[in-house]
Amino acid sequence: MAFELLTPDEMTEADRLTIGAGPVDGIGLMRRAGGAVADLVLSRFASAHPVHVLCGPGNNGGDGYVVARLLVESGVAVRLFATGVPRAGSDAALAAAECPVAVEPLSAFAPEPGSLVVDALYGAGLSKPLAGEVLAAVARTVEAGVPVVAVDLPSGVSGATGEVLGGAFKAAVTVTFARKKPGHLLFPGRAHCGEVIVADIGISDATVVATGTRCLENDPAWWRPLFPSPANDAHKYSRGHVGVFSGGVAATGAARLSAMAAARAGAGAVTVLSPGAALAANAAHLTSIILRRSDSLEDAIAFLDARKPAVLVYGPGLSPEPEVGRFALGLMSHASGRFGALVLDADGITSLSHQRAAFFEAAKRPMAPALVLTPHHGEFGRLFPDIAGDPSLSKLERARAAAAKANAVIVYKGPDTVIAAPDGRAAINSNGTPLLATAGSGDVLSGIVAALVAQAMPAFEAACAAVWMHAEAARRFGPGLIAEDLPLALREVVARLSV
Ligand SMILES: NC(=O)C1=CN([C@@H]2O[C@H](COP(=O)(O)OP(=O)(O)OC[C@H]3O[C@@H](n4cnc5c(N)ncnc54)[C@H](O)[C@@H]3O)[C@@H](O)[C@H]2O)[C@@H](O)CC1
Ligand SMILES: Nc1ncnc2c1ncn2[C@@H]1O[C@H](COP(=O)(O)OP(=O)(O)O)[C@@H](O)[C@H]1O
Ligand SMILES: [K+]
Repeated sequence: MAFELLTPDEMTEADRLTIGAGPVDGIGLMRRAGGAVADLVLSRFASAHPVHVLCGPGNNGGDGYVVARLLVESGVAVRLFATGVPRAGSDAALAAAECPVAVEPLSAFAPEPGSLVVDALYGAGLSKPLAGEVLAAVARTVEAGVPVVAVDLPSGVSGATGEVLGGAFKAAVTVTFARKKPGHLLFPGRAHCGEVIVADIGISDATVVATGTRCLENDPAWWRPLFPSPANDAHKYSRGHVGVFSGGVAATGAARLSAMAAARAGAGAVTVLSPGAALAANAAHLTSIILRRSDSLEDAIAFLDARKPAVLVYGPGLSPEPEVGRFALGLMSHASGRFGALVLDADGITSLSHQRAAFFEAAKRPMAPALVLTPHHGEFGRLFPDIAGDPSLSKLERARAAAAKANAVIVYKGPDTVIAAPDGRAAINSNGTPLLATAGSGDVLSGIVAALVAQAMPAFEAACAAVWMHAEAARRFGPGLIAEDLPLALREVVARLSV
């Protein structure tokens, strides 16, 4: 499986293990890395003239010296600009010694029309914000509008967090090695990477696993074997029954979006649980979705006992008031054992910020339902203010910390949605589209998650699948998308996953 993501520390470990196992040594890895970048330049930017290779003092710069040498050997006009000098005896020093191109100071670098910049200043070793002549080189490159090929990462982008430190190149293509890094997928770094190409430099799959990484790029390839398909003898309830709580009379649409998405994502039966005052509003809009009155926890428990839904969705269209959170706590304690999983979204999350300690305690009880929380940035900050307020944490680390704290699968939404499980597994989604930035699309996502869990897909994989399907549906529908379009657009996505 090639979907693991390696932090810079894990990549260093992979490097160490590979060199330790032999036969390839450090300079061997560097030659392969530089070779992959040179190949890319020759195949994609054959007419670039000249190529300006910018080299830093570490191994990223070492890769750059290899690129410069190989391009010259291929007859390309190359100029090389360096900041700092490779440490004596290092692989980078060896690569520099093998490079026949004269070294000019970075301060002399000025992009020319028709040229290409190869950015080999800093990669995994970025340790502080770009400044001085490096930042000036970034500015000159942007101003000239010349294309950039980044080696490993655009200099200035943190491979671990996706943060931009001081400033960063905007690459047309980034060539990285062995596996992508979180910083290629997390914003704002992702916006600086352009197309990301992963080059094989001889680090084996087993070595990647041995680094202990537990983070994957979200992709059907690894969760599809768990994607549900109905048994031939299925009946509607055995295919998975989802209950969705509706808001009051003026806020019923969100629950219906969630319910319709759950049905399209394969739940055999979906019930909307509506306050009496909103029954008529819901009834006017529901056909195949079952409608049931529910004004209290007792009503909800009576539904659970009578209809035995597998999963409940609680939050879309409710209100942020404390009593909404208390109801969720009631479901988790008084109704525990009566249903399998609870998907908390929107106000179901915000309302619990009034009783955080009780929620975290309830979530850890042995009989608690499996939990999936789908916060956007604002909701995340309300329920997990300490985690959200810790500037040292990346979005990936925040999602993981929240998952551990709430004993829940966390779907931390956004253009770079992170899915994290309480056991430390995590995934970063990469097929997102801004078409999803439309009111109600989050409600749809909660329904897809619920449907997949109701069909017995494990919660982490179900959340990953739902996030991917949601974006895929939006992409297939295209511009003009509103949330109402998403459930039907799921049909094709489900069909393709089901073959
Ligand atoms: N780990 C691996 O398996 C491989 C790594 N390779 C390359 O090695 C790179 C990592 O090399 P290093 O660990 O030497 O790290 P880098 O070359 O990214 O940077 C390290 C050097 O830059 C300095 N530095 C960092 N940020 C700075 C800033 N903002 N301003 C000024 N100086 C700064 C550091 O003090 C250090 O001297 C990777 O990105 C990749 O390009 C490749 O050669 C292939 C194999
Ligand atoms: N720019 C974007 N790129 C990709 N996905 C996005 C973007 N903006 C929003 N989304 C996705 O759209 C959905 C919006 O959910 P949410 O904020 O809860 O909206 P609502 O409350 O209106 O339903 C989430 O799944 C989020 O990940
Ligand atoms: K770089």
